[in-house]
Amino acid sequence: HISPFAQLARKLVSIDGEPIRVSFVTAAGNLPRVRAMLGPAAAEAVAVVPLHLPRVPGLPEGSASTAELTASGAELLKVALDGTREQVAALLADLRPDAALIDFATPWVCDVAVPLGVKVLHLSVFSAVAGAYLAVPARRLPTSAGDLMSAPDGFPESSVVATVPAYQAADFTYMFTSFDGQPCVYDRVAASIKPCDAVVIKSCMEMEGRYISYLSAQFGKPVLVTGPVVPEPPEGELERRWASWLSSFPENSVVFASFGSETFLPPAAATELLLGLEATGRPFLVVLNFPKGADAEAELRASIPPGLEERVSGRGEVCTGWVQQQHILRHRSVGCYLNHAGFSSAVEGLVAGCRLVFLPMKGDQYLNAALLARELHVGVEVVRRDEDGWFGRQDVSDAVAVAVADGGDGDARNWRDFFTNQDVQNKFASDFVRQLKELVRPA
Ligand SMILES: C[C@@H]1O[C@H](OP(=O)(O)OP(=O)(O)OC[C@H]2O[C@@H](n3ccc(=O)[nH]c3=O)[C@H](O)[C@@H]2O)[C@H](O)[C@H](O)[C@H]1O
Repeated sequence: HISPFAQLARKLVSIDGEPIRVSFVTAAGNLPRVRAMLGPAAAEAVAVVPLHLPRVPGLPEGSASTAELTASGAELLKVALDGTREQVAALLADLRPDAALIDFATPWVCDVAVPLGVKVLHLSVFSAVAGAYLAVPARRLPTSAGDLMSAPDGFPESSVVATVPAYQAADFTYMFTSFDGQPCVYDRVAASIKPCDAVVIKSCMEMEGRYISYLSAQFGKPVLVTGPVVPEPPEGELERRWASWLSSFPENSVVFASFGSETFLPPAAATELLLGLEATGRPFLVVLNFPKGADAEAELRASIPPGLEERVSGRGEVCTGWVQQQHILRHRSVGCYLNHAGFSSAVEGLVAGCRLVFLPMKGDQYLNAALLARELHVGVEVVRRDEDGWFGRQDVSDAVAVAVADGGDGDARNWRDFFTNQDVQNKFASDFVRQLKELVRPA
């Protein structure tokens, strides 16, 4: 969640006109990561303020982000954040900002900000369609997997996600599950939005207009849009290993597959993916990652089907760890990007000119994939079995074949032009700032 906040901070400090002062408040251990995401120019302009998390039994000392924690550790991190309330109150009293933009895990910021006259906005890190399906008041509790198969009351008619298959609904139950008596994610989101003055979404009416309007009606408050986050061209160069490997293939021939920062394929799914890519006959580069604490190299070996490496030697590579995703996507040999439908990854692939194939693995990714493939027509979903989400190698190779076929880019070209149009992006930024100013200092 750091990345969308850092992207918005960058946008706010780089806008022409009356300067906006931004303080980025986060757990102390995140400071290097936040500064890196802000980039050199914005890191100068934005004050990055550390919060000192209290000790919570079971939470490793120095923990700051879910990226380095197990699933239960991530729950404890929320408890630790709750313990920073006094620090946040003191900070707000000192800084007296016009507005505080908050994430879902700290709904109590409203309690301390409102008495100080500080407007509070909930910045959603999710797409509007995901928020609309899962997080609105009409999604009445208690919620079972069966309830979650259909959209909440009043949901935009004829939406492609009016219903979802059972395996997706089963995954959504996480949002409604309380761990150790702590509020569940839905409760925290609802508690965070309810007292806020507005919701902020990093999307736009052109892409998600009806979901944005539904969110606004459901919460009874304005939804401000920042515009979709479009990546800036990456700095530096692609490392030699991948640059020279990719350069050995014809233009647009390679399929690149990766699944963002926190999405892991179970071994059986990884096996089908790899066999499916083998069956495409194309060169491919796959990045597989594994949960914290796992022996990544051992897990990687276990995911690769016997004999595959010999059969695809020279044209198929499987690796683990962090890669220069944007550089790879922009390499002339890479023509197809199979991904988890994380919004940033999908937009990066689209802007780089890749055909997109979606293999979402959890939560919002399912809804993003449906929106991108079936409403915006910018990619193809891998066909899955409704009950358990199983997919086979043939489903993977079929999806790639459809995506790379002549005419398989659907409306991608139009959306790419829209995303990369600087005038459009500038207007999103200036409209957002204008609305923010109107909210904090009404005429
Ligand atoms: C709200 C959360 O967003 C998440 O996004 P996640 O980080 O997985 O993926 P992206 O939005 O694609 O973002 C990932 C970002 O990391 C970059 N990157 C990633 C891996 C790598 O090896 N190298 C890179 O440069 C990539 O270029 C992109 O900018 C998920 O949807 C999740 O379900 C949702 O809760």
